[in-house]
Amino acid sequence: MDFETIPGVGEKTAAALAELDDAERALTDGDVAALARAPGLTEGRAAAIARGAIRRDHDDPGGFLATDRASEIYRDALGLLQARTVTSYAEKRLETLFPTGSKSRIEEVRAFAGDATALDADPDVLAALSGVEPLSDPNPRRVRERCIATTDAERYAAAKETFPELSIEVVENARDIGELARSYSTVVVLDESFAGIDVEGDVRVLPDAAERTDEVVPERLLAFFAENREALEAAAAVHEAAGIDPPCDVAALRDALDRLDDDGTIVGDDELERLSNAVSDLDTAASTAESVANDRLRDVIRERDVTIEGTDFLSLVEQGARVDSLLSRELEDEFDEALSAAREHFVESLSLRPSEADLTERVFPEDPSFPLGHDEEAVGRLRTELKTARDRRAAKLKADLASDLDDLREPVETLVRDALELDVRLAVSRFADDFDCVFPQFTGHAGDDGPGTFTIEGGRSPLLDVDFEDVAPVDYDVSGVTLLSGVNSGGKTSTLDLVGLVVVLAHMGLPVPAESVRLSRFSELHYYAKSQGTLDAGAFESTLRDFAALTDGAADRLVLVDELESITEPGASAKIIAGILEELAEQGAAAVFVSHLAGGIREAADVSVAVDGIEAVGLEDGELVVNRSPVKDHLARSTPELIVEKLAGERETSFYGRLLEKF
Ligand SMILES: Nc1ncnc2c1ncn2[C@@H]1O[C@H](COP(=O)(O)OP(=O)(O)OP(=O)(O)O)[C@@H](O)[C@H]1O
Repeated sequence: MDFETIPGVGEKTAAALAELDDAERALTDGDVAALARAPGLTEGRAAAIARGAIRRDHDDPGGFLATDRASEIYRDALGLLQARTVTSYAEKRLETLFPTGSKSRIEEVRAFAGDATALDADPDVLAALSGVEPLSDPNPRRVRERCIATTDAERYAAAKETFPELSIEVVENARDIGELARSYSTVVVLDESFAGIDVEGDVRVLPDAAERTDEVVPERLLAFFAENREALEAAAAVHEAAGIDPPCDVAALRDALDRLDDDGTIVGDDELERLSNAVSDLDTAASTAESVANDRLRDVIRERDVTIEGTDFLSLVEQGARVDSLLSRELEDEFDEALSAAREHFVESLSLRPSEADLTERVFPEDPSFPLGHDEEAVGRLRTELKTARDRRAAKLKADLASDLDDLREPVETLVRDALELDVRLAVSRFADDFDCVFPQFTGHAGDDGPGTFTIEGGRSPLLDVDFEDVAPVDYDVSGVTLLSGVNSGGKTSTLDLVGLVVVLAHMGLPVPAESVRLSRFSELHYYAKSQGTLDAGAFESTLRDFAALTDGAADRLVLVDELESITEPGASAKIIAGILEELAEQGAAAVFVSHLAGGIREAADVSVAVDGIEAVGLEDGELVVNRSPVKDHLARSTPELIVEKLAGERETSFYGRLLEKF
């Protein structure tokens, strides 16, 4: 695949992606975790690349979120979904869902979300998910007991890359290899020419070592499983709790993991444990055995009366302190017993096998002496023998386990990926459940058969500053260009937010928080939030330029504008808004402009503009009681008008009646 055809991917990123084994699959699946394994890619960047690839595959030019406020609404929607994930993988993966005008992409996500909403979020599954994370490749760990040997400089360089865990040695002849075999437990020779080499030690000629990495460094595979143990166990638990068939034999996986320590070494093998303990306890065992014998001898000697003949005494005196001969003659049996006790203790404490025990005889020599001592050289020889046996045993066990795990290597990728993907789907399902969502119905491409439309029934925005249960359902439908009037705090901005949220979610392919929604497929959402106050001349000019750009766009856009009048004085605002609405109406775009000046704008416009209104149905304890659903073709009375009407009704003075007539 030519990665540079993905928007935003340059030569360097393409090269990083090419290093992945499964970049194509990862791009198709939006597998952010797999993409982030490429050198130098963060998860955020991986999500951006996945979005780029999706855009390319669906001919989506991008730019659906045409304004800051539109992007904010998307971020808020995404936040609601992300808040329902357990894993940080799912959080990032959700970022590959974005609003688009591409029909095929919307349908693709809808199919995915349709499956997702059929799922139930079981608490046991969510608990198990907390331990799942993307699998990671451990850093290479040095393996000291094995080396690679070659005569060839090129092979040397290639082996250095392929086997960072091992020492790579340059050799010239069989003698060099023989020398290496004395220092390493195993020597792997890369040159065919050494086939059949006869040197002492474990020397293997493997010209295709690069294709047999699991055999040459089983530690790599073992380290992978050891390092990912928690994620693997959790992913298996997720499958069990969710009742999903796992892609591998979970019992075999657990059994293999039980044989593995966290540092990638083998555990649970009695023989390996015996040999390892024997190597490390060797010196202590020799000293203790010595003490056992000497304590015995000391006791015996202390309690014994020894009669020395004159000649013996004379030779003792003449020859200095040589008492060995005396010892052997007078205490021969006792010495033999002490020696046997020392050897027995030594063999038993180290659990030595008969073949190994033979060497013990040399550790404690037969010649009588007091105190009895051990032969360091013999201990050294025994140590070498035990170490070799230990390393052989470990190597065999590692190779056996690696060969068992090799079959699981690919399936466990699927095991973990499926668990993580389940988290993504459960987040969508929980979102849909929590906000009583339905899938919207698209009526066609905006602008194809008249201006774009939307019809929302029972829409409830989860972005409001009140608890979701207290959100009043809103019905609203718009076709073409419309002004939305209404009392202060009636819910005009909230209605625009609801429309924005529904449109964004629908174009992401996701369910929307409403009883039913029908809408056109738009290609861009332009949502302008209310300005924070009157703009100075420069800011006003640049805002006007923004809106001027809107007037020569295509018909398939939805434009939402909140109280544009606040940017300048009311008289001028009404004229400007009327001018923009005329242009948008002429293009056939769909638009909702919230304004307190709806009446004035309608009068200033040369085309007929629909005006809807959020109406107060009365005043209760000084508070307006509002019908949150805009009334169609109805200019809502403003808050001041309602207050004046209330005062006029109380008839304290005729001033309010006269004032009311001015509205
Ligand atoms: N559908 C709804 N259900 C419950 N409460 C709502 C709903 N819509 C709006 N509100 C409440 O009314 C408050 C005011 O809403 P909003 O800011 O949308 O009104 P507005 O008409 O835009 O006001 P203004 O004219 O001052 O700009 C919200 O902060 C929210 O608390």
